[in-house]
Amino acid sequence: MNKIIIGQHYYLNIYTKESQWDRPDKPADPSGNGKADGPEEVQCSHLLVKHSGSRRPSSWREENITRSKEEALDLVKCICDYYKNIFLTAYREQIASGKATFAELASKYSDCSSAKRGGDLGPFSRGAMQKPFEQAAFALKVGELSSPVHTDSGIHIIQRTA
Ligand SMILES: Cn1nc(-c2ccccc2)cc1C(=O)N[C@H](Cc1nc2ccccc2[nH]1)C(=O)O
Repeated sequence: MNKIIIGQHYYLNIYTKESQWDRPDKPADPSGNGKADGPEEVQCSHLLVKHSGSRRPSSWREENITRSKEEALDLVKCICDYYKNIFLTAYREQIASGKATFAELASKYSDCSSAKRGGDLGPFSRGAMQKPFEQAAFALKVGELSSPVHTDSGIHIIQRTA
């Protein structure tokens, strides 16, 4: 916990709203880049596999989802390996063909209604999604794929697209 010293000046970065006792060694960046808490907004696609314990164990693919959480995790890992394998081995062809493999997999296998958009959730800020999903999404670099992420909806693979 920083000590408060009465009468001592501190320095406030008016762009990132961060304060510090030591005199800054360079001018503040007006764009606010380099914020301690990362980007304001990200865009992600995701592939969701629901299970019997999901918040809404039903989807466009299956009216009544009965697979167990363990079966859902196995499925997510299998799709993840399949995607990474295709992505790594056919990387050059994919770039050349512009084929969006993740979007194709999400549109086939995701239990989220965003499947009809290849899993694209659009841009979102913090506070919009369930916490485990938000934390994983904001920790990704653009283009990066998450490990399996568990939320009340089921198990997700997330790809940050912007
Ligand atoms: C958050 N969200 N966006 C869409 C969406 C976005 C674009 C186009 C169509 C649907 C669907 C949803 C949604 O909550 N879907 C739920 C499943 C789900 N739960 C989520 C939790 C976190 C992030 C995405 C998630 N998707 C459902 O279909 O049962």
